[in-house]
Amino acid sequence: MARATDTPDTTTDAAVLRLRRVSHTYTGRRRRTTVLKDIDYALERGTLYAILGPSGSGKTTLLSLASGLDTPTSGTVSFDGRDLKELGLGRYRNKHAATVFQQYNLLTYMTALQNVTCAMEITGTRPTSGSRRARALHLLEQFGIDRAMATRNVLRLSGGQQQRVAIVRAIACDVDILFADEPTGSLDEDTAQGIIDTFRALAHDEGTCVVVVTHSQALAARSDRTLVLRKGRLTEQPKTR
Ligand SMILES: Nc1ncnc2c1ncn2[C@@H]1O[C@H](COP(=O)(O)OP(=O)(O)OP(=O)(O)O)[C@@H](O)[C@H]1O
Repeated sequence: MARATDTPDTTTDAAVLRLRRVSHTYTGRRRRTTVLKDIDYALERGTLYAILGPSGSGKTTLLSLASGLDTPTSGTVSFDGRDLKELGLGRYRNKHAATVFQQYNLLTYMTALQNVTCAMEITGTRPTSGSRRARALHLLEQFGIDRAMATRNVLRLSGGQQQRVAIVRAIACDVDILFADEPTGSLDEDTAQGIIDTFRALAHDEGTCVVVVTHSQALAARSDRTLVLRKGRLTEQPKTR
């Protein structure tokens, strides 16, 4: 079973991503800030994780290391038993992981539809039936982005609509792990619940490992496992239900 403790971790077959003794320090001109300290954790397939923690506790930093955007100052991150550095960060990001960024990071010279189909092409995602375009339009529609909005430049959509496009872009891709940094921040309660339902279905029906950074207790309550980052350490919060 995956654990978040200071003791050595144990390998499990279900582990898709493993962090071993991961520490991370930002070095500025005047001082060094150690944000993560000796984190050992194994993330499993088919599981929805919520990561909670006070502002500035290092949640986004942890996500950037786990999603292959950055490498830890010390320790290793491995996907299916292979160190990301050996696998190649670009290859890992393109083929195995999708990320919903806090600032959306949509390609601003494209339409919503192009953002989604472009990500599907990069990850080599082929729908079981129909074209990528048809699949993308269908998913966008499910998240309230109709054809007129889907074919409009993304900068001409509202913040909440852009956030939904960013979510669709990630869920449209056939990947092993989906990371999402505050994915429901700009959304109303009903839409946020719909996103959580989608994440749960991805984990439970498709076997994806879904990792969501959030300040939302409602989202955390519906996750399978809740992790808390505080003072550089990651601990698992027992489920009360
Ligand atoms: N590139 C950087 N250089 C220096 N310090 C950084 C850098 N990125 C983040 N930090 C610092 O690292 C700490 C953790 O930041 P991080 O963004 O990971 O926290 P967070 O838990 O995601 O915060 P929030 O909930 O507010 O989004 C903060 O003190 C932040 O100022």
